[in-house]
Order: sequence, then structure tokens, then C-alpha cells
Amino acid sequence: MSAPMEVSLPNGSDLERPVAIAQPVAVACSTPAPSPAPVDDKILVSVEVLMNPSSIARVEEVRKAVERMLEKRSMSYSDGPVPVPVDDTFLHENVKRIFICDTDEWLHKHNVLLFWQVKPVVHVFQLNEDGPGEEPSEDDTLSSFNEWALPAKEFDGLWESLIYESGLKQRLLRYAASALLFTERGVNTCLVSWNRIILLHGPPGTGKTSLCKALAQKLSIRFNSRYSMCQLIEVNAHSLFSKWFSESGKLVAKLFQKIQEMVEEESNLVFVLIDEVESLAAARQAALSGSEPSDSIRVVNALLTQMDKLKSWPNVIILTTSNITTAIDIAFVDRADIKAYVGPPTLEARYEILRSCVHELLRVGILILNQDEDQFPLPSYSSLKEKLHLPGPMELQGSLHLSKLLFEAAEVCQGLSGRSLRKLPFLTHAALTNPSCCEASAFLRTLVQTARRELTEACG
Ligand SMILES: Nc1ncnc2c1ncn2[C@@H]1O[C@H](COP(=O)(O)OP(=O)(O)OP(=O)(O)O)[C@@H](O)[C@H]1O
Repeated sequence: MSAPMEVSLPNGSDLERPVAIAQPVAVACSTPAPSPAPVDDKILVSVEVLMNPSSIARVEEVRKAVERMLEKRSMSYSDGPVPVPVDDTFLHENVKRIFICDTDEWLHKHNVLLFWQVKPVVHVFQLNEDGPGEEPSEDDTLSSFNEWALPAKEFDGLWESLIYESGLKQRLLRYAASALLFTERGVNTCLVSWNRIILLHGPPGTGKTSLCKALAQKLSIRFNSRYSMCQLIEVNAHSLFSKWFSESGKLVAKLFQKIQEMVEEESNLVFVLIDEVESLAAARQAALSGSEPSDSIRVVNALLTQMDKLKSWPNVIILTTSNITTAIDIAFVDRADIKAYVGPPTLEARYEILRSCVHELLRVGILILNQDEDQFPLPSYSSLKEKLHLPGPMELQGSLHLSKLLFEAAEVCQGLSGRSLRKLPFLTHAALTNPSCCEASAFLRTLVQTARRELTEACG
């Protein structure tokens, strides 16, 4: 089992009440609504609508068309795609994907979410395809920061691909959304205090950096009616301080001048991501102990002061990650409201990560199914557990053999990070004797062996 994720925040129950802004699904009620509820009591469910890259339709029109389409359908709600109706020419021409989000927490508790219980909150967006803007360092080796206009094509699907125990992603999303709402409403900070600083810490490869980027992407979609522009600046703290400090000084100045320009425009929402934030503390320590040139202390302090100042801007969210799980000696991180431990994947997460990998290899035809294997898609972890406990006929149990193999692989992979798990199918494929035509069951058996080998190598 992985270490539990803890968010060092007061229980979020107050934040779970449905509110009038575009929030992820509200999980206010402890029992399902017994009958059609009045509008105000409905569960707000986010529906993300991705427009075609070439579409020039007005967002408002697309939103209304999707709302009309959803009203006509008597469907139950669960996370996943909703087919774009072929008979609706307008939607067909302009919409690439409609996706229902964040119902899993509700469904975990209540099993079903019916259309009359739901008020869909439709977010229409288009992806930015420009790619990252880089600020190269003087010696052109490592860039000191990258910049993306959000929502960016690179991060499409990233949120969904990250698998944690139930609730982690939703809690992060809710806290960030609440912080933005408090700012938006002008809550007096003398009376209620909060920060827009998030620290994710935990072992390497557990998806912290990806989660920060995915969170920024999600928020840029959910808040696009308030903020017309969203940017993510990824500061490479390590590269800032692994060079001569005189250069670092210039880089820091340049970086913050850029960020300052962005935040001054109040319709901009700016995310500043600082990876390996502990390297700032280490740099300061080195400067103080005299092992770095004398002007270095000024550079480190300048950066920390600038970060501190940034906090006061209402339209900035600072996202930080660290592989160090003990306290980090940096003032602005100290004041982070959200300090979430991101641990190695649980058995369920491992199964789901590997399941998504196998699905992908089946989708592209690298893996094939046997004739008697009608298991595409493979069952989710929860439905597999249910099926295995059912006293069903032997054939049914037999038809589950693929998912049982997958389950076994997930068990063997205890101790591997999410990053290693996502690499495992590739390593497995490379280890196959006949990689050109691979049956899923043979692949999964090799996957178990490859996982064992990886674990042995990792343990040295
Ligand atoms: N829980 C997870 N679910 C799905 N994929 C995961 C998970 N954890 C890690 N990954 C995969 O590993 C990749 C690398 O993760 P990432 O670099 O964000 O981790 P990190 O914790 O920031 O690592 P580091 O501390 O070494 O920088 C992710 O892009 C993702 O593909």
C-alpha cells in the first residue's frame, strides 16, 4: 500500500457545497436526491467541450447548443465522453469532444447520478497549439523557464491520465477553485486568510509536476469565462542555480519582469510552477555558508522576495513541487495552504495505470486479443473486484483471465513509481521474442517478469 495522501488543510466539507460558480461536481448531499430536485439543489457537473481547432463559432453559441443537447438526453451522468450528435450540424462542425468530468466522487458514494439530479456546467474551450515558449539560458544548455498559453495541446488528457486514490485530484481542484473564488469576491484578507500557493511533495516519479500542469490546465478551462488568458510559467529552479550567480541575477530579473507584465493585466490568470523547490533552499544555504560567490545570496534572496511579492497578486497561483517530504526552509512555501503528499500508486492506481497502457496498445494494434477474449475494454478495478466475488459460472470467471493477469501484474509492481509503471509496457514489448504479433495474455505474463526485473534492479 502506498502512503496515504494528506492535504494539510482543514476538512474541505464547507467547500463541497454547490455554489453558483463553475465548480467541479459538488458533493454536498450524503444521500442521493430521492426525487427530482429543485434547480438550486441540483448537483453541478462540469461538462468540458473542446472545440475543433479550425472552428470560429462563438463560445457562447456552442455552450447553448451543448446545453440544449444535454437537456434532450435522458441519460445518467458518469465521467467520460458524450458522443457529439451526428444529426446536429452545428455541433458536429464545431465540436471535437464533449466530456463529463468529476462525477466519480459522487458515484463512489451513491452509485448513480441521473439527469434530473444534475445541472450541467458547460465549459467551452479551444486548445492552444503554439507549444512552449522557451527562455534559453546564456549558454543555451538548459532553459531557465518555459511558458505555455493555456489550455495547451500538450496537456490535453494529462489530468485524466493521472491516477490517484479517490479524491486527491478533486480536493486540489476544489481548493484552488475556492482560492480563486475568494479572491474574485474580494474577501477581506484581514478577516479570512488564504493563499494561492500549492506544494506537492513526495517521492520522485509520482506525478507531482504533471499534476501541477494538469491542475493549471483544468483551472484555465473552468475559469475561462473570468480570465480570458491563462499562462503557465515553469521555472527551472535547478537551472537557475546551477550556473554562475551573476547570470542567475539577470535571469531572475528577466523572469520576474515577464511575470509582472502578465499579472498586471487582471484578465490574465498566471500559474507559476517551481519544480524542486528545495533547490532554492539549498542554494541559499550554500550562499550563506560561503561556498558560493558573495553576490549569490542577493540573487537567491531576490528570487524569494519576488516570489513573496507575487503572492499578493490576486490572479497568480504558485505551484511548487518537492521530492523532500520533511519541512522545506523557504518562507513562501511555509505559508502554502495546500501541502499535499503525493505517494507511490496504490494497488488500485497501479491496476488502472497498467490498464490504460494495455488499452492504448490494443487501440493501436500492438497487442491483439485471442478469439475467446472478449474483454475489451478490460474491467475497471472496482468492477473486477465485484466480478471476482460473484459466485458466477466458471466460464465467466474464465473470461476474466486477462484482467486477473493484469491484477497480478499490478500486485507485483508494488514499489514502482507511476513513472516506472508507464515505462513498463515499453520495456516489456522490447523484451518479447515475437514483438510483431503479440497476444495480450502473453504480453501480460512478460510484463510481470519485466516488473520483477525492474524491482530487483531498483533495489540494487
Ligand atoms: N499516479 C500516476 N498516475 C498516472 N501516471 C503517473 C502517475 N505518477 C506518475 N505518472 C507518470 O509519470 C510521469 C512523470 O511524472 P512527473 O515527472 O510529473 O513526476 P514527479 O513526481 O514530478 O517526478 P520528479 O519528482 O522526479 O520530478 C507522468 O507524466 C506520468 O506519465
